[in-house]
Amino acid sequence: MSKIRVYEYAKKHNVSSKDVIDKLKGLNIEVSNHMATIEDDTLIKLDNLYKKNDASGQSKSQTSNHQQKNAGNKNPQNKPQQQVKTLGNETPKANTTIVDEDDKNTDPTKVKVKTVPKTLEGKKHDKEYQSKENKVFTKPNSNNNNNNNNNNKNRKPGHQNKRQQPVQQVQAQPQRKKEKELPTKITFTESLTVAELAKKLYREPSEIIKKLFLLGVMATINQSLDKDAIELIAGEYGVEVEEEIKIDITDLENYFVEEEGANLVERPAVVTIIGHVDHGKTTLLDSIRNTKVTSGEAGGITQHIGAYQVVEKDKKITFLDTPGHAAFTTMRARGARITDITILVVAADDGVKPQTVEAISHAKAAEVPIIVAVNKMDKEAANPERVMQELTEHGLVSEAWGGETIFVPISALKGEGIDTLLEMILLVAEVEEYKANPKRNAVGTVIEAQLDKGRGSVATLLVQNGTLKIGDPIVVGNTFGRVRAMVNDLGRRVKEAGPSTPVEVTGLSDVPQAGDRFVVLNDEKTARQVGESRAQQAVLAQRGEKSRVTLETLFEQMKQGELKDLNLIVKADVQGSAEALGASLQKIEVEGVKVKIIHSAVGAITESDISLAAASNAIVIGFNVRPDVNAKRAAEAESVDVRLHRIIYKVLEEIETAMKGMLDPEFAEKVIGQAEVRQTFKVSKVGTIAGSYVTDGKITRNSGIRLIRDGVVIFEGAIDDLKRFKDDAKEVSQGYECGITIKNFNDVKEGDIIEAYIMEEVERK
Ligand SMILES: Nc1nc2c(ncn2[C@@H]2O[C@H](COP(=O)(O)OP(=O)(O)OP(=O)(O)O)[C@@H](O)[C@H]2O)c(=O)[nH]1
Repeated sequence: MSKIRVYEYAKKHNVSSKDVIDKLKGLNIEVSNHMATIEDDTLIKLDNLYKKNDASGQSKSQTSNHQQKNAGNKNPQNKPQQQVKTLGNETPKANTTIVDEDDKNTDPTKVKVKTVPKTLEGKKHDKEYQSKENKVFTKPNSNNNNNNNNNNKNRKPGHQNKRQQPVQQVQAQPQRKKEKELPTKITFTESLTVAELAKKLYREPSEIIKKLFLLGVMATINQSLDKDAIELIAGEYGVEVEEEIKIDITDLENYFVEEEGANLVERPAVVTIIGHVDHGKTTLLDSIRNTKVTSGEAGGITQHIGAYQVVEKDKKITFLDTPGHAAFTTMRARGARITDITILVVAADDGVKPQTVEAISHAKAAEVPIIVAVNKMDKEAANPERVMQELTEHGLVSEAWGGETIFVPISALKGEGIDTLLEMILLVAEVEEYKANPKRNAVGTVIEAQLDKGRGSVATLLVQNGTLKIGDPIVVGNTFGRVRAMVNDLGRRVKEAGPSTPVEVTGLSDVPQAGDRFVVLNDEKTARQVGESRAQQAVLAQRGEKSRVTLETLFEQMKQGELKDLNLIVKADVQGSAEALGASLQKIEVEGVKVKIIHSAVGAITESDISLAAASNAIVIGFNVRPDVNAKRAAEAESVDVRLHRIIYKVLEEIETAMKGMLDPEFAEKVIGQAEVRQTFKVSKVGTIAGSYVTDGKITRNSGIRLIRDGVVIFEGAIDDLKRFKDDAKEVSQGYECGITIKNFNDVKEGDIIEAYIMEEVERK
């Protein structure tokens, strides 16, 4: 009667389904896929094949198992049918029948056929169902053994203990026929609910719940399953699982992926100059630029765009023209890693100063290699030895002294030592092998940006990977646009900018901030979408930072001197009440705070009232009017406090009380119901489930509970899980049964009383 399927067989023998299919082919038996069933005579042939292959003898025991199964199925006493009968309140339907066989039940007498009613209504049925479930769970091993002993003398002893093994399914042909074939593969992102997984597997959710239950996991239809659980269940069906990682397209970080491969080519090093005030950072930057840029690129008019490139020995080096480690650190704080090498300038006549030390710490934190430029060597007081000595204390030991830090003596003013410094930069670059892929869409960082009267938003971008082209749809920080024009550091218009190149671009819809990331996207529509959504997120985040005034926080803010005016928006049903209310509110006198009505009008509370309130940190008072749907939603999103009243003096009282700081809500306990524990079930991972009967009132999911035994409160806490059969229940009323698990408490006993209560806010007198 029951046939084993290819994948089940494969699983039993710990081989792949493909292997089994191949073997079957070898026996001249064509099967379509892993779901195909294996005929009895074929099974014996297969068993023989695997017996030969399997020296461990495991296959042997499997063989005998199959044989038992077949024998059992011929047995007129066979249990499955009996059990269908005992559960037979309903006629078994194909889609409501679960046929289970755990590993023990390679013995046919252990095969369970159970009908799970679609709607679990009716108390009588309930009990039966619950107790059956319980039986499955606590089915003792010994029982199992007895049956085994009857049928199976050569069964391996270790076999019975394979309880942890996934439960196998035996297919009861008549019931299974209607089921859709299993998919070969399912995909998911993050997680799936039981219902979603069931749908993907073309199976009933109850079947999935059942499987989880047998694996020791209590789940409801809407419960989310994590990757492990999904894989476990899919594995049960022999279905492959693939997790799809969802990428948030608005997170620009996701575009900054490091790549490997043939497209990577060498790119110029990006260098930042740091050091103490007046040690010569600007002079050095100018010196490098003047000696290298103008000489190399005749005719170019240097443009200060925040960064520039020089050529040394046919290789480019990019310098960030923003001296001072503050800029460097700001960028880093904004998550931008743009510097490859840092030049620490130390004046030879002045030595290590506080800002030198600070600069070292920043460079080290950024894990950027440091080259020390010992400047002002032309000065008489220059003492490079001292600089070297002092830097040793900060972990920068010169190569001359056996360390690893490159020291270059220079005079930025006289342009001496600049070539050596540049050579050293190239040397470090060579060792570090900075690479990028010029063939991809450009990504990078904003070096600086401003609003230009004639050109609009102007931003200097450092391309860090890819090539930026005119016309590229681009998202920059929280703004977006299309690259209209690009100008390089020599003031020349360019059409393209490759890796490590700084360019000034126009065409953005707004001015980004230094340190913002930019990414080029494939089309303008997406760029707009990402840009706008980022702008919106930024606005929300910014608003979130400023906490809103609510009546509860009012006093706190007043105490901290944060609030001088209490801004109110008054909406009322008629002009008269709006005016009267406004006038009365303004008369409230509380020290240190003044009521200010910023808007007063007739009509329902609208979305624009809420945005006004949000922008001016106001509380909205509705007098005989209510917020419309959009306003409600907006108020929630913006956390705007909306107070609705029908009596003027109540409004005044509330505002005054709040202003006086007495608006702590008062709560009182209210008992809402009682349940009697009639049966307890211990479930691993879940704890003890108290099978209870609600004797009075109701038990709600979020109520507090007291466990009373012989009139004594044993435990006080909260409900962890409230279930009506297998489903989560919000509340269960008098006269109904339910399963209750208590948070952090498992010592529930039959006869215990569970008292449920809620905390109710009470009106102040
Ligand atoms: N003699 C001599 N003076 C130099 C040298 N380098 C810079 N100076 C002078 O030192 C002073 C400060 O130089 P800057 O380049 O402005 O120093 P900085 O580190 O950029 O200073 P801040 O921008 O204030 O942080 C200026 O008067 C320079 O002319 C040098 O190599 N030799």
